[in-house]
Amino acid sequence: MASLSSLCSSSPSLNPKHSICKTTLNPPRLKTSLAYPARTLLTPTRTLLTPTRSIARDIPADLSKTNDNLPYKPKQLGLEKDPNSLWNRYVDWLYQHKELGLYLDVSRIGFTDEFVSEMEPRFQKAFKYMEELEKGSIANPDEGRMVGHYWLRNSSLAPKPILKTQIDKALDAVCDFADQVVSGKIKTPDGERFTQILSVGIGGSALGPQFVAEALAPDNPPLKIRFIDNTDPAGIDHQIAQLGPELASTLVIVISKSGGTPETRNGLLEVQKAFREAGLDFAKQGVAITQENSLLDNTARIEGWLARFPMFDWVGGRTSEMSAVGLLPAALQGIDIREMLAGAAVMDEANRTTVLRNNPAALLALCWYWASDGVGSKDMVVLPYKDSLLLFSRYLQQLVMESLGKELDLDGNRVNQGLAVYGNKGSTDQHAYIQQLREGVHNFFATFIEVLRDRPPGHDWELEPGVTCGDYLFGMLQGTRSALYANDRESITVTVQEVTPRSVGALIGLYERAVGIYASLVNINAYHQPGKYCCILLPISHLILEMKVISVVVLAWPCVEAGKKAAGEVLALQKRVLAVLNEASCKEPVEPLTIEEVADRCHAPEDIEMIYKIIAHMAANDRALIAEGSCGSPRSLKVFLGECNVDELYA
Ligand SMILES: O=P(O)(O)OC[C@H]1O[C@H](O)[C@H](O)[C@@H](O)[C@@H]1O
Repeated sequence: MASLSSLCSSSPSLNPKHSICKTTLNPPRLKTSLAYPARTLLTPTRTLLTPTRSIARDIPADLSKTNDNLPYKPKQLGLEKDPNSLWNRYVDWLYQHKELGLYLDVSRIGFTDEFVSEMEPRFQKAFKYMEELEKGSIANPDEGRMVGHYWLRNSSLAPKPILKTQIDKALDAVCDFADQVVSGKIKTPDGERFTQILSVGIGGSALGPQFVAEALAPDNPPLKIRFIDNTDPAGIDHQIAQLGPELASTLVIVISKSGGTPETRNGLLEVQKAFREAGLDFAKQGVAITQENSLLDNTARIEGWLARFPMFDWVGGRTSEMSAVGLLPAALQGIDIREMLAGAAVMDEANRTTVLRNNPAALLALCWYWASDGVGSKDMVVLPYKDSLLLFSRYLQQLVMESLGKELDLDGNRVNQGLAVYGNKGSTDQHAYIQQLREGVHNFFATFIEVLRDRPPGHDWELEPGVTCGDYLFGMLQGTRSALYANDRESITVTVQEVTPRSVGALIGLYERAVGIYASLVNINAYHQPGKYCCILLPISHLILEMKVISVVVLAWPCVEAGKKAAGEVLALQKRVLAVLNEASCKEPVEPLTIEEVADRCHAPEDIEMIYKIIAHMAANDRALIAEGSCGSPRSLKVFLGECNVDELYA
């Protein structure tokens, strides 16, 4: 097993011998004589020769109001089908990053030269915007903060020396801690090695680590990772049960930028309970990654957890993979995190050019704009043809949709922007929804992620004469790309040589920048989260009791989106329902109440449906609540509590 110092080394791992040209220009792959793949592969070739067909691309009327200045896009457009012209387009537009071994093919997106010219001023504005962002502009005005995820992989870019010091210090601390855990210098309270990681976090505090673990963790990592990323009790129980006796050698990493996200707090409380029940001291196995002085940070400090790592306020959750959030779990799994950082840094550098054609992130943004009319009229289907990249689409879902899904543009116009992202992996998805992509409603464009290296060198074999398993995967990708295009479905192809820390870092860097540029093209802010702070008063007492924190910042509870606010309101209503039921159940004799009566006594007749649902949920979960009648006929129900809580009555 490699030591952590070597894991954190920065030597490039790409093999220059793995040339894309060899593979892509190798026509014999398609000349298979096998009936099954031959059918799949030959169909598109036939279809490619069909005459060009025009398809309507009407921009919805109501959107034209907010997009008066959209560059001209022909309403009637047929995608180029002539093989020679297509080949020329492919060669003309192919982007290659030699050092990263990364290619971007935008030839199957139908933008015209006129369109590109008209977009040019917008791109120059976007490049300027990104430059200012990297220099430390207040890119998130709602929170009055800078947006500095680019500095994480090149700390010398940080606009102030103190920031550079903080970044370098945090990275050293991550490497050092991971090194000590992996080498066994830091041990469990029983003096054993840590064998497992339980990561507790949600959203940006989970998706990056999940993606990277799936993509890069070795088959036998020094520590295996599992995730609690929800407040689903059964899901939490499952993770804890799977750990079994290994809970004693589990490092629990609690990740939350704000340090107050309810799902994460609940996960923590559940894990702490499991530790208590197993007679284990949680603090000696707990690690917090959060902003300084957050609720979580204070809890970890007061309780003396094993370690704490900073999250910087200028790093957003959805762009935090290259901070301690992503780096610590990765390093503990034996992933070379400095290589990840190097890959992202090299990609960032490539994305700084102001020449559109040479800027891969800008090319992606151009394609997104063209394909979705700059208004999100088409969804982005992400299809990595590599199992280990399965979670890339999920990761991108948050990065893209949280960044671009905005109601207002920068001038305050209501634009309801966004770009929907979904996808799993090829060729698996060909056996699920690709039927619709090819023939059904035309509401998407695709992004293929291709990995040239099928297996580590020396491990391949031919399962049929001249054909490997990886040739099939390759054929499925190319066949699907051609088949979609033949039906006027546009696609982008991103190609990497191998799935390595460097290429994964580069992919993350590529999409982070594409999102920033696209946001500028459509005049929205990718980095804020309007309505992030709203108040949830409900869990105060619970919080104080459970987290042993004396004063809490509950008035600034980050509710992040309306769903969380609504959840708080539901829980508050549940408390009122319980109080009303308790009062009725303490009477002699007990007074069963109809749902209407409960709603009236809660002074919330308008919430009667929610009250019914609260009661049905509690009844299904052994909550000392007795319901007579049938839940299927809500009006027939009469409810009371199995026991009277006198203390509660006079509280
Ligand atoms: O890291 P946390 O503060 O716990 O936030 C976790 C997640 O919460 C919300 O859902 C935000 O929309 C995400 O951007 C964030 O990543």
